[in-house]
Amino acid sequence: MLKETTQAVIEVCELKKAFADYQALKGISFTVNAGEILALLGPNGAGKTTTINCLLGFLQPDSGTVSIGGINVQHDVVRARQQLAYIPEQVALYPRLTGLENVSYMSQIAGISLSQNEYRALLEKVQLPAHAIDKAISTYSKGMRQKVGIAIALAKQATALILDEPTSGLDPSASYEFSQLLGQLAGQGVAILMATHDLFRAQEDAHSVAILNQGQLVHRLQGQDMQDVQLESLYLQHIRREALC
Ligand SMILES: Nc1ncnc2c1ncn2[C@@H]1O[C@H](COP(=O)(O)OP(=O)(O)OP(=O)(O)O)[C@@H](O)[C@H]1O
Repeated sequence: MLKETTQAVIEVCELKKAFADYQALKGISFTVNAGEILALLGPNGAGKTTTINCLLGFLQPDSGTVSIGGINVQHDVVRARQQLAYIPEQVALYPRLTGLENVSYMSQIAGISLSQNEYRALLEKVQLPAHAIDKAISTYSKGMRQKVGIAIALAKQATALILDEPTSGLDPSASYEFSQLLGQLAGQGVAILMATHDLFRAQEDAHSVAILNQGQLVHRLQGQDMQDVQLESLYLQHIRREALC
């Protein structure tokens, strides 16, 4: 269940972005509230990663605004990023360092200073197998690296979490475990934006859905409507309709 709150943490307003003469985003708007998991869906090239890159401050919008926790990313990218954790499809970690050393080092870079025991407790909380905590990341599976990414987000006490294709390449049980962790984070009030092609996990885990196609937000679904919908047929209906236009 989505926590009863309407506090927008991630805000995208009339966002436009072009690459040369190709309009990748044509003025999209949506918000993600505290405690909400929003699944950003859309076919290849729809503009999901471009949206995320604008939110992370890696790309400058041509017009419109993006903000995290009320901070306009273009105006103050450092403060905006302090509130944010990002888990890309391949979590970038130091392969020779252990899981524990990675969480500790990445947190320190973000200005967080916890004890080794506290970092260890975070890795235990995300259910990284105990035998792996002190092993090099190069020996980890993708699901284990994802868990380290979540532990870093917990250490940062991020209010917003952005994920790009988090479950791609995970086996069904790793995918389920990961979605449980996302549910726990949302339960603690974190606003979660997840770009994904995984319609099954979106249907199971998300409180709301935004479907992007060719740089436009073609459908937004939230609240009770989420429970009543068959997401795959809704998705296909929208994508096919756009293809025919
Ligand atoms: N740096 C770039 N230069 C030129 N075109 C780009 C650039 N980045 C993205 N694009 C184009 O913008 C459009 C949107 O790309 P984007 O990566 O945001 O899509 P996506 O929805 O994330 O797709 P996928 O599901 O394949 O990851 C695509 O047509 C892509 O080719």
